[in-house]
Amino acid sequence: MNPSRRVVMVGICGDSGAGKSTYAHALRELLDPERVTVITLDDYHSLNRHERNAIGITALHPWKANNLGLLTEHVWALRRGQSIVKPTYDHATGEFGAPEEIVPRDIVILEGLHTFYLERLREALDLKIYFDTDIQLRVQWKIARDSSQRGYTPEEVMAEIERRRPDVERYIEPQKALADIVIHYLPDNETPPHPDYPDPVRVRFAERLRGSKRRLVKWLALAGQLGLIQTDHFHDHIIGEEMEIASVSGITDSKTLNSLIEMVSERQLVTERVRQQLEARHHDPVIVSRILVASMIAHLGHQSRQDVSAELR
Ligand SMILES: Nc1ncnc2c1ncn2[C@@H]1O[C@H](COP(=O)(O)OP(=O)(O)O)[C@@H](O)[C@H]1O
Ligand SMILES: O=C(COP(=O)(O)O)[C@H](O)[C@H](O)COP(=O)(O)O
Repeated sequence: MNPSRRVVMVGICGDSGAGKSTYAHALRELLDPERVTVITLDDYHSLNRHERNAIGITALHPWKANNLGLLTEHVWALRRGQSIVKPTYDHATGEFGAPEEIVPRDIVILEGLHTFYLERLREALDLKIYFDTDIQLRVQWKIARDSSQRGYTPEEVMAEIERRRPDVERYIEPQKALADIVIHYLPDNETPPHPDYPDPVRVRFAERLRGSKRRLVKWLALAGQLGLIQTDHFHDHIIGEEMEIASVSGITDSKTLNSLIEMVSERQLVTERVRQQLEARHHDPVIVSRILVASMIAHLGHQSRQDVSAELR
């Protein structure tokens, strides 16, 4: 491994249908697909769909249905810049596929149900994002996806959502308290639908106040005060801890988005893909959120390269 290189590890966590995988792949596109590896934790299930159903457990059970030990070993190997050979899980059939080799790139994004479940996993992550998507959207998105891509009927998906509810509360939602940033997608009933933007969504960011070097919400609040973006900003207690919150709604123009990018990152770190996106004049809150988070990750990568160079001097 090149000693001047340190892999940046980003964790995305949340319930099924929350939008984790879509977001992870969008970040990869924005940052540069050549530099980013996305790993889904679904590949670390220890039982296939038939086996889970036979013993009456859901995929949300951390130990009975998943191999978190192997996952942790692999995450640390990737962080050290080593290749791994990992299992694969095929949602179309509910069976395991052939193992695949993963060569770590500059950035690894892990997305799944148990991304923050173990301390040893969390310790490997440079940024932890939890998706707390509004239940209405989550159900709508999960039904559409699982009935078109995973071989379920809409009725089966509804029944599965009900069956999982206790496990979601027990195993998935507590991980929200361990995130650096919580992203909450909400239906936006105030923005009129547009042909390019048929289901307006508002994106609310909650950020932990404890010693964070990343001040995304502070900058959003400032941009809101300056009248640059449509946002509301407040403090709230989430799982007993004070968090700073800002939600982005409506349409943001490119000039404003450029200023926001410079607030969370640095001009020279803007990737070619982000530049291309900025050619569109108007951006919805989901795009704004992805571009800002991608810019933060680019900044983390830059910082970690500087830290490694300083250690080598
Ligand atoms: N921001 C979004 N706006 C509209 N639809 C979305 C959005 N994010 C995800 N989806 C839809 O929801 C479905 C579930 O999203 P996915 O990313 O697969 O969730 P998860 O990985 O959390 O289970 C996807 O098939 C996608 O079509
Ligand atoms: O909850 C999930 C996680 O996936 P995601 O977060 O991508 O929804 C799935 O139900 C399991 O992976 C099992 O898959 P299947 O039901 O296809 O056997």
